[in-house]
Amino acid sequence: MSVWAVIVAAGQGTRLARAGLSTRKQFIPFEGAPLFWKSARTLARVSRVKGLVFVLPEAEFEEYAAIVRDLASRDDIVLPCLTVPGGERRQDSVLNGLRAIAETCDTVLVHDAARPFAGAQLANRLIDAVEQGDVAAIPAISVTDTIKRVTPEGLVAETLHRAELCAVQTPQAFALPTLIAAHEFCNAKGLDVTDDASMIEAAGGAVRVVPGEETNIKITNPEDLRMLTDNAPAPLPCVGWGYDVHKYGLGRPMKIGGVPIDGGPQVVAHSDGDVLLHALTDALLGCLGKGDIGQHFPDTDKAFSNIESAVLVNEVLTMAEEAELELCHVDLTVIAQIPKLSPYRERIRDNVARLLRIDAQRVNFKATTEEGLGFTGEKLGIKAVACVTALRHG
Ligand SMILES: Nc1ccn([C@@H]2O[C@H](COP(=O)(O)OP(=O)(O)OP(=O)(O)O)[C@@H](O)[C@H]2O)c(=O)n1
Ligand SMILES: C[C@](O)(CO)[C@H](O)COP(=O)(O)O
Repeated sequence: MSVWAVIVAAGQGTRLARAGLSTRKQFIPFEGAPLFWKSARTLARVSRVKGLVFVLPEAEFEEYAAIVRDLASRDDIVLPCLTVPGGERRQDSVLNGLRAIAETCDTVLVHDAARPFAGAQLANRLIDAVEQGDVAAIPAISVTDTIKRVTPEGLVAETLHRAELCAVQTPQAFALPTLIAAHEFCNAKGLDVTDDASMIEAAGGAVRVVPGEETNIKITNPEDLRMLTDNAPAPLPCVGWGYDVHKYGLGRPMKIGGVPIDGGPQVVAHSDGDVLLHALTDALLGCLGKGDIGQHFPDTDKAFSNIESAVLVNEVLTMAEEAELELCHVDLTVIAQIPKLSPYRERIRDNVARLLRIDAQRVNFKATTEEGLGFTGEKLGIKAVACVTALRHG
């Protein structure tokens, strides 16, 4: 069995356009990409899906095809991704997608780009049904309203028997040759349908129904847009840890957290030697997953000779902003036998908070000795550790 998925994204979104939305709904930004891409990410995770076809608006086809190529490479999607132009009606768009893979596979999932929340498990249930011999399988959920057939004059013609009714969704899975034949049959008869299973029904085939997902709504009307914000992913909590050491010796006047320490020993350094801001910079880079201070600001580069460490912190903060990292809390410790840092505690905390542009309540500063042990105990140098907690929104 070889399965591909066709994602139809060539609609006009007229119902939302009427309500004032200027972007077609399938291209609204969502989780850092156009909305249709959410379905691509989900279907690419289904191991039995071997390729994706995107059906895109004909008028701007080249532009959207380039976007698909770009997103696929950015997300490292290794599946083949084909792009084809859509047609006038949904069924025309689907058929264009099916024809593009007619020679490539035997089973297809047809999915609306306007249903971004369909899950990978649902796709698997549908593929299972076709694997077990059904020519068509669709997801459905029970209807909770009473459904009536109404005449053009606005009178009830009939109340339908609710226990027999269900609302159907996509993806819908099919034996590909059967679906193409059903499309051709319906087109020859001039039938307009709203889903692909209807084609199989019209051509006399059986359609298996599997449980759908309540959350798998189709973004259709303005109220549905709220689902996009309600379903925004929770930010990712992360922790970064940093550590730095400087030797005492002829070099730079001591600064801790950007605060000059009067009468403190000088430190040997390429930069200004602010051990605390270096540990902090490494902790920020840790949250970002972007290596360490030496990679970004090498001590062999003249540009960083005697550079103020606050500048380095600021550069990493810019990277943090780009990655939508929200700082939560910073815990800092300096380990040194000399100098005594308690008189500077508040100034250091306040200056670090200022540099990080966060409230001073979210910064904690501590200083300790190592009881005369080791290189700090022997007053040969100083070390600092920093722990940053943050939320990644990007
Ligand atoms: N000619 C068309 C019409 C629809 N679709 C796609 O089919 C799915 C379901 O259609 P619908 O929700 O009706 O989207 P639109 O047709 O864009 O919406 P509207 O009816 O409000 O214009 C959507 O992903 C839509 O992009 C398509 O590819 N080609
Ligand atoms: C295919 C579908 O999503 C199943 O519910 C639906 O029929 C699409 O209908 P639309 O008129 O294109 O919105």
